[in-house]
Amino acid sequence: MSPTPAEPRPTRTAAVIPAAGRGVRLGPGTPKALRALGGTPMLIHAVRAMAASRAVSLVVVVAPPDGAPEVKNLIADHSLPERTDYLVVPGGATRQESVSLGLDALPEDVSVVLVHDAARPLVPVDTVDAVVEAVREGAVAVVPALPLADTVKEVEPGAPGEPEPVLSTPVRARLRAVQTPQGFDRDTLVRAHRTVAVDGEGATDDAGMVERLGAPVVVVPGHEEAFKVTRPLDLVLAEAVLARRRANDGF
Ligand SMILES: Nc1ccn([C@@H]2O[C@H](COP(=O)(O)OP(=O)(O)OP(=O)(O)O)[C@@H](O)[C@H]2O)c(=O)n1
Ligand SMILES: C[C@](O)(CO)[C@H](O)COP(=O)(O)O
Repeated sequence: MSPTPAEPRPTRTAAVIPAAGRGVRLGPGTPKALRALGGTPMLIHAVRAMAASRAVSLVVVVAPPDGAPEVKNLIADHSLPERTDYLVVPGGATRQESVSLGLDALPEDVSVVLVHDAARPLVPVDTVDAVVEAVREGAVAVVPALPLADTVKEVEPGAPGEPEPVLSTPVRARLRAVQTPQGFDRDTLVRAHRTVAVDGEGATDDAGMVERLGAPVVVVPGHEEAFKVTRPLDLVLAEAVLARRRANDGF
């Protein structure tokens, strides 16, 4: 008797959007994800960027700890693709904690997870799709990234404003600036979040936690417009990119 064929693995893809940060480097005001970009909260741009991918059927937004009701209202008040489900959960004190809380909210049938910063509101859909495709083709962790324009020095950090001794100059051709969405096999990412102890500055991205598990991480091409809105000048650039897109789209 021939063996019963294995059930195909469910391949539902979800995006977790950590949006619980304060945005200290952007300056005082509303939590960064809720600040306006082209008149619309940055978070809504990020949600739309994920939902623009036909591969993504669920978006989990990790809201500022006391901001979940406000974020739910924002999602209800903005037009978003109806084929996608939206969930909102409260976040934590660190990005890592917020991502873990988002992962806890995923339904069982999700096997591929994207983690995307709300602070990268303008990532193009082609970049999102390229990440999903690489995971679906078998990579357990995929990061979009770009080569660097600047030379990078490793230094011995000193007091602010004081000269810092240079320790080394890494070969620039081997360096990449990493963006989001980062894509993962769900089980691998959950294992990384449950088991990897992170001290000091911690893992500054999710792929770094998967690397600490010893699992392979691969890079696919990122996009200049997937930059992170971190400091005030980034917001000026984001407004300009959005205005150009709107002019090109004729509205
Ligand atoms: N406790 C936290 C801290 C950060 N983030 C999210 O992680 C993403 C990347 O973080 P970053 O750009 O550093 O945002 P902030 O932490 O808000 O910025 P800052 O460090 O300037 O306060 C952002 O979408 C941010 O909302 C989060 O969900 N929970
Ligand atoms: C995840 C990330 O966007 C990849 O570049 C980045 O590491 C987030 O760092 P931040 O310290 O939260 O800005």
